[in-house]
Amino acid sequence: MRVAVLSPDLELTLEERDRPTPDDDEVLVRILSVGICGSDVHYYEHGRIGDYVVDSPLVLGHESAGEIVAVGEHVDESRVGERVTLEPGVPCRRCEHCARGEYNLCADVTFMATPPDDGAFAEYVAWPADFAYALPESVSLDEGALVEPLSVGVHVARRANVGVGDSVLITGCGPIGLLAMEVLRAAGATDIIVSDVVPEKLALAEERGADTVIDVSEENLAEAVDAATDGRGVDVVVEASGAPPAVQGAFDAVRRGGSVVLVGLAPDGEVPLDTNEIIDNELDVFGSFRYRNTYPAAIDLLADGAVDVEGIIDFDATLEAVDAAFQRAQNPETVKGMIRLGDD
Ligand SMILES: NC(=O)C1=CN([C@@H]2O[C@H](COP(=O)(O)OP(=O)(O)OC[C@H]3O[C@@H](n4cnc5c(N)ncnc54)[C@H](O)[C@@H]3O)[C@@H](O)[C@H]2O)C=CC1
Ligand SMILES: CC(=O)[C@H](N)C(=O)O
Repeated sequence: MRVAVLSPDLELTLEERDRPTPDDDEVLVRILSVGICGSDVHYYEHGRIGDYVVDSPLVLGHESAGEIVAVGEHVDESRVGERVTLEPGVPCRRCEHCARGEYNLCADVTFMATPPDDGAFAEYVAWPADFAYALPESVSLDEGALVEPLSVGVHVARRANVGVGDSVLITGCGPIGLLAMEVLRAAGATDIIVSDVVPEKLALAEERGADTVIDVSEENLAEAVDAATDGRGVDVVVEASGAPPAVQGAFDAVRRGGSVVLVGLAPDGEVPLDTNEIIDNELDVFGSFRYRNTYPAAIDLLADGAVDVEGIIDFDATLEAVDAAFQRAQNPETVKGMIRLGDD
């Protein structure tokens, strides 16, 4: 089979590898659609994210969907032919966090496209059967692949318990911010404010239903949120950029007693904060790390038409054109590129 491999000297090329054989509890999936995530692009450009270093060849890609073509001994044969999306992080299933159901916090997780674990820019992937979720006919394979970033939004909504009538600010209109917006609206948020520094992304957010857009390269975030909320601030801020000014600004934009959810990863992980402000205003601050138990809900949201994920796709490309696709994905105006390895 063909796979797209990133070498330690950051060349992204196609290679022939043996098709994997599924273990007893695994399914073999013919991969048909894979999203290019910001983390893939980061590895492609820099060869590392924090302590995760591409020091041996790595197959990128963790937003994937396809069709089951074979199953292991312990998996129901009737699953062959099923269209599935793959949850990319498989935990150890034994530690305290796994036992509590907080498996996204498992320290022993195997996460696709995170060194040393290979990802899904490959024609076939063998994956645990219970981390391969059936897609209804009405959900396309591109949508299936984007269940992954959509799940980040589902986890955010659950962390902050966003509910009917809440006002929210989302800082950052990349895939994570835009898909979180979908989920927050489905959860009942009614006043949605977004911020970014790229006008094209703000225009897309507005097209997708944001009530107020703030270009923070031109406007002051706190002042603009004050103007949009009559000085009250929003109930919930979802920080989805990782930009230090946005992280700091989140605490000025939230109402007293409101919540701030931190999703964006700051470049060096350190942002000075006024902790007295958090205490005085009795703010709830949540970290939100990937997701747990979100795939069924995210698939249902898609099947119900409650969220749109395809509208964030800017382009698609074949596996042969993967390097050009990664170059295009580096454009600040690009939101989401997809690699398609076959037809739905
Ligand atoms: N906590 C988690 O589980 C996860 C965290 N992430 C992180 O979430 C963040 C967002 O991910 P993506 O949407 O894929 O990234 P992205 O890079 O596509 O989007 C970030 C957006 O923030 C905008 N931005 C830059 N400076 C800003 C500012 N001062 N105010 C508002 N917006 C600003 C950028 O123009 C861009 O549109 C990244 O930091 C990523 O590493 C991504 C996936 C999972
Ligand atoms: C940070 C990412 O983009 C990725 N989805 C991950 O959870 O590692």
